[in-house]
Amino acid sequence: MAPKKPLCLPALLLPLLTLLLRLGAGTRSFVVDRENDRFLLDGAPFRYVSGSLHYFRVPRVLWADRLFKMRMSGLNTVQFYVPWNYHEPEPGVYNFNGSRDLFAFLNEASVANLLVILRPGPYICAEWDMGGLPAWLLQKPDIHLRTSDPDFLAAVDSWFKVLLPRLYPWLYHNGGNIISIQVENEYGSYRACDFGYMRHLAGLFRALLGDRILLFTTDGPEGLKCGSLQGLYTTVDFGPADNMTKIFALLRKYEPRGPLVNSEYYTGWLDYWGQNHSTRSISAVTTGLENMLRLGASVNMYMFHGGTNFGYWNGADEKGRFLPITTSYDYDAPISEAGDPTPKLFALRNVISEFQEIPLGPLPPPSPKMMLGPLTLHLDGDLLAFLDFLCPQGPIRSILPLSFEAVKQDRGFVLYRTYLTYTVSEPTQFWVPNNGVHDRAYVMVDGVFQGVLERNMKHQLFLMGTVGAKLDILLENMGRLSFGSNSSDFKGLLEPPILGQRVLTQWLMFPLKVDKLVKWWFPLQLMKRSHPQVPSGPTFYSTTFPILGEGGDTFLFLPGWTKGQVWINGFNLGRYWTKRGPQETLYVPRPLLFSRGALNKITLLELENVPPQPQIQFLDRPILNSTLHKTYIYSLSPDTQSASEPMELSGH
Ligand SMILES: CCCCNC(=S)N1C[C@H](O)[C@@H](O)[C@@H](O)[C@H]1CO
Repeated sequence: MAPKKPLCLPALLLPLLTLLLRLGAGTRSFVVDRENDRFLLDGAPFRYVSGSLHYFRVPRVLWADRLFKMRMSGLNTVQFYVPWNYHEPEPGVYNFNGSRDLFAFLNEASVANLLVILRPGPYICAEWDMGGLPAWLLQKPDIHLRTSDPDFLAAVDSWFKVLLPRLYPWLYHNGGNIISIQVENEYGSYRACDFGYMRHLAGLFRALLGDRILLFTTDGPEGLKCGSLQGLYTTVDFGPADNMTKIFALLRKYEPRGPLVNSEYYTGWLDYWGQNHSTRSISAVTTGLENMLRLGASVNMYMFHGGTNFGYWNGADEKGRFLPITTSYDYDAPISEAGDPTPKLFALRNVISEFQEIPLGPLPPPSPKMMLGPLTLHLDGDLLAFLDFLCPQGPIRSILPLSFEAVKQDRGFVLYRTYLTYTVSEPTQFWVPNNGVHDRAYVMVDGVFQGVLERNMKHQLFLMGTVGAKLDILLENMGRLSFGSNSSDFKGLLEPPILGQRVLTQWLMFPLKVDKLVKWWFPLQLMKRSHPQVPSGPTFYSTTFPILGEGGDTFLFLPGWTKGQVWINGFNLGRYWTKRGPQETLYVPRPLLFSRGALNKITLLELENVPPQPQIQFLDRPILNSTLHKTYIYSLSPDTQSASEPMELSGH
């Protein structure tokens, strides 16, 4: 069914291509039958039972496995987003290679005999960094995201003129497997409510995809007013605890005829660092699905397989305070983060089997799991010792500190450095006005770790230092707001820090290329300049280890470590935050590891405190729901916006 790899076709060839594809594709069609409130596929009644799987959260080598399991669960369709920032890392630079090869994923879906519901945004939410929008948009600080702002629309048009023509051959009526395409994402939940923007997008999609593809919108019930648009099929999203009858009745005000559609039926939910692990009960999820299928609705289950926020790709929400999403996107989904069928999957499969034929045959068993360790890591050196490797082009100078966007660093870390021009001989208040640490700051004086400042959570430290002392602040971007943000989520030191009564000026900014350094196989410990006896603050640790047998999927456990980043064989596994929880292990897919005795390398960048024994283990099961070690409660004191020290309440 899948067409050959599509060429890069200028839109002027569209009519010719359409003719050729129509001749080749015969009478393939996917349409809304408003007379009978249903979809028609090639003229026959059709209801999709779909599941969400995000290719950008699963290593490419595992795509076929996950899609096969979805098909064997009884699904006939897979739904996924296309994150703009995953494919256009810099303006005009495009990446559709490796785990970013969207077209290879489309082909894998076709091989698995799954139709596709595609959601290219431009905004996708999805607990993904900046909701999929590229951070480089913020290099125009006053840009108005998700509106008719000409600067925003120019970037959107440029991106979609690259992406959408490549998708054209993959449309169902052209011989591909894409049956429908979503415009924007829950736009009705965004404050702007800019119909001009939505009309612009609808016009662009029509111009580049033709007039046959079904275009639709998705909104929560409260968002239908601003999120729906004439000419786009209106769908809703809601979870098992919501009132389906009431919501579908509301939907009927926008779509009086045609099939009822829930585009995001939540099978679980997302996790935030520092909050309890989210779950949704099997009984609630299966009851809701059964009731919808009985109504004849088409349903997409969000998520059917969640996967992982590798690297720095997690997004964040703002609920009174900044809440970064965890590395695991297990989502308590029917297929676990490690790709294993769960009891929830079998229960849903039983429900689906009551309404439509499901493939015969068993689901594959859970993948083999591996335990290993404990392994002792050795100290490579503190991060400052590698500054010339981490920032080979040298620092950017400015009187006041510059944001990540201003120094063109999208994610990860920037080091801010200044030198004291006066002596503070007593512990002196050090803070950043207007909650200006975005998002975490690791503070060193002359290389000695002083402590952490955290957005919304920890606003002050007390420092001492002599004139000329080096003040280093490592700023960590914990992921950009992906939902509901009423302003752009700039990162870095957004205000000049204050020490005592003085504003600190004359800053050096070092954008750090940590991933490049870690990928360098040359042993870091041979490169470091300083040999700190007791490492303090951001520090690299590593070791190598063989896997003697075949190995298997495994879960990296970091007992006693605090917070940091992990790489295995140069692959950025994501963030760990053992001290904050609820996630205490990181999923390690078997394909990342070398077996049969070949050496694997693991590198940690620990940002705070190393355990007395710098050891790690690989477990055969995940820990995603550790009761929170501490509930951090900071009260903002009214005078200086500074917070008191944390009251650490034992979570046990
Ligand atoms: C806590 C608010 C989170 C907002 N996101 C919501 S409601 N969701 C709808 C959104 O469309 C989807 O991308 C996901 O982000 C999903 C939650 O997993």
